[in-house]
Formats: sequence, structure tokens, C-alpha cells
Amino acid sequence: MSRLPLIGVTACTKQIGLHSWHIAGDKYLRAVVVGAGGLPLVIPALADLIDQPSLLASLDGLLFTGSPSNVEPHHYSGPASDAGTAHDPARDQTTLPLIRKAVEAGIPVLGICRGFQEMNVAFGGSLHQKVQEVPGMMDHREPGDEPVEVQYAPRHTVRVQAGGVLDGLGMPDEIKVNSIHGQGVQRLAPGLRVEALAPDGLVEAFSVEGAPSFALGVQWHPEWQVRSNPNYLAIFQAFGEACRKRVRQR
Ligand SMILES: N[C@@H](CCC(=O)NCCCC(=O)O)C(=O)O
Repeated sequence: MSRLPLIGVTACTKQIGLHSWHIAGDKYLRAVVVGAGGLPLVIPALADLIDQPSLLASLDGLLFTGSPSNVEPHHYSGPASDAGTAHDPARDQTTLPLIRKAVEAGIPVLGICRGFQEMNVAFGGSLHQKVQEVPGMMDHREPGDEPVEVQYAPRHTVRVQAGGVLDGLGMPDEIKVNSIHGQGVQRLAPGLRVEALAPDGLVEAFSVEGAPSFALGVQWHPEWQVRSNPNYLAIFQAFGEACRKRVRQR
């Protein structure tokens, strides 16, 4: 019997007291287990202290997680962030190079929220820093001061584009998704194919054209209560299947 796929889950850095820690959210780790059927391995944000080719050779999949922090705008030639904006330069230095290398190496990749934004930046795209301030765009942030179940409840529809990865998973033309982000795709990177659009036209999902394996990014959070939403589960199951295929091909 073949082993479970080993799925890297990217971490954020966090200062707790005097020390810096590498943390990954519980819901991402659980979704890798119960949605993708994989074995999660937290990937610390140690940038080039980690030998990325060795890491990639060991992994069967990579999940780029969401985070309250924003990608530093110099990575996409954007204007400096407002003072006080949460950043995580160690995470940027780890994930941005890893994304391109993973996709090129045919390692299945799923990017969620910040992870989706990282994918766009890694392939040469740019981000709106405050979507809610862009004329004509909706406010995609979660309602503040509400219980987490309310914050991660389905909030708006997205239109699934015909002929793409999500369509291939049997998703209806329109699905409802949660929305917990202030930033969003401004310029879509070359080589990314739109998979879903919000009512205001914001790109909510893309896939990497011509990728040798599963390579999908979504702006929403399919890891949230993954088993209770068939559309969220379908994404994790397809990701897990691609990771199992990589195990079989070794
Ligand atoms: N900071 C970025 C990305 C938003 C994001 O990833 N939110 C998730 C927060 C916590 C979590 O569920 O992991 C933005 O604001 O656009």
C-alpha cells in the first residue's frame, strides 16, 4: 500500500514574548488531513536557510495558506504600505521563490487567500492594497467583531468560468464563498487563467496555464469547515488526488 502524500503547509512568523515562532493555522492542517487525505508538514519561513530543491524533492504537495499579513509591495513594484500594515518578510522570502519552483517541478500547489495573492505576485502580477477603496469594488473584508462562524460564512457569489479546473470539478456556474481579505488581484500575472470572478470583477480564483500538475489559487477559504461545503471539499479532494498521483509516480 502506498504511503500518504506529504503536503507542505506554509507558516507565518510570529513574535511571542522574546522569541520568534513559525505557526500554521489549525484549519489548514486539518483540511490537509480530512479534505486532501494527506500528511501535513509545516514549512517554516526560514527563507534560504532551507534548501528548497531538497524540500521540494521530499514533498508531494504544497498548500500556501492565508494570513492576516500582507505581501510586501516591493515584490510587485507597488507603493509602500500604510504605516502599521502587517507584513511578514521572512514568509515572503520563503514562499515567493518556492511557488514558481514547485509549479515548475510538477508539485501540486493550492494557494488560499494570502497564498493565492503570493501566487499572483510570484508569477509577476500585482495587488490592490485596499480593494474596498477602489472605485466600483466591493468590500471583501469579513465583518469585524463577529464570531468566527459569522466571519467565515458564505458572503458573496463568484462566477465559475467555463472550461477551467473548477468547472472540471463539477462546480455550478455560480457558487457562494466566504470573504476575508482586504487585498486582491490588481494585475493578473501572465500565464494565470481566471477560474472565478466576484460580482465586482475581482479575480477570485486562477489556475496556472500549462502547469504539469494541479496548480490552483483561490481568494476564499475552502479549508473552513471543509467537509461541510461540497464545493470546498471538491477543491481539497482534487488537490489530494494530484498529491497521491505524485506519490504513485515516484
Ligand atoms: N492579508 C491579506 C490576505 C488575507 C488572508 O489571507 N486572510 C486570512 C486570515 C486568517 C486565516 O484565515 O488564515 C489580505 O488582507 O488580503
